Amino acid sequence: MKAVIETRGLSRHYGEGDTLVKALDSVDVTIEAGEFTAIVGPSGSGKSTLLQLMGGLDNPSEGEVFLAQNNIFSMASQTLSDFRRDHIGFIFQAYNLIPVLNAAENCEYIMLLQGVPEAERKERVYNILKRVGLGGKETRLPSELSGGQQQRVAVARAMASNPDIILADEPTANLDSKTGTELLDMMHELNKSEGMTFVFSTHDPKIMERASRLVHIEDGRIINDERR
Ligand SMILES: Nc1ncnc2c1ncn2[C@@H]1O[C@H](COP(=O)(O)OP(=O)(O)OP(=O)(O)O)[C@@H](O)[C@H]1O
Repeated sequence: MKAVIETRGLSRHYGEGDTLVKALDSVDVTIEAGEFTAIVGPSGSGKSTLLQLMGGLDNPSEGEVFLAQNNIFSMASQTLSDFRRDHIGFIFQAYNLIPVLNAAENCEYIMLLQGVPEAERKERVYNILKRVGLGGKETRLPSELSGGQQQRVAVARAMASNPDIILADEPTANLDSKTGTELLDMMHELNKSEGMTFVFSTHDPKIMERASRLVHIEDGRIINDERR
C-alpha cells in the first residue's frame, strides 16, 4: 500500500509550565491510499489538531509530516501553500465556501490557481458537480443552497484539484441526520469507485460505521488503531 500521509513524533503543545497543554503528543500514524479513516475520541482529545497538522494548516511543536513522501514543514511557506493546494482537499464543518461565487465558480477557483486551461476547468466542474448530485445547480450562490447542498459543493471543491487525499473536519456536524447520511454515502461511494482517500475527524457514529479504519485518540495520543 502507498503511504499518502505519514506523521513522525508529531506533537503540538500550547502554553508552558503549569498551563502546558499537550494537544498532540508524539503521534506516529500513516494514512495509506484508498483508506476511509475516522479519527475519533472525546472532545478536546486532539482530533482537529491532528487533521490541521496533517494538512499543513498549523505548525507542530515537534515532529514531521510527510505528504506524498515530502517533508511539508521543511518547505518555505509559499511552496507549502502551493503543495497543499495541489495535494490536499479540505472539507470543514462550516462549509467555508466563498459567498460571492456560485457553486461552479467555488469549484473552479482552485483549478484557476493551478493554471488548468479554461475548457478543461469548465468540463471538470460540470462533471464533478454532477457527480455530487448538483447537476443543474451550477449557477446557484451558496446562500441559495441548503446546508447539505453547500457541503456537497465543498466536497466537489475538495475534489476539483484532483488531490491525493481529502481531510474532512466534522463534515456532518452541521447537517441533520438524513442529509448527513446522504453526504456520507456520497463520499463513501467516491472512496469505493475512485479510490479517493479520506480522513475524517468526527463524533458521528455514521462515519465510524462506514470507516475502513478507526484511529482512537485520547489526551493527544493514539490509544487504538483498528483496520476492518
Ligand atoms: N489555540 C489553542 N490554544 C490553546 N489550547 C488549544 C488551542 N487549540 C486547541 N487547544 C487545546 O488542544 C486540545 C485539543 O484540541 P482539538 O481541537 O484538537 O480537540 P478535538 O478532539 O478536535 O475536540 P472536539 O471534538 O471538541 O472538536 C484541547 O485541550 C484544546 O483545548
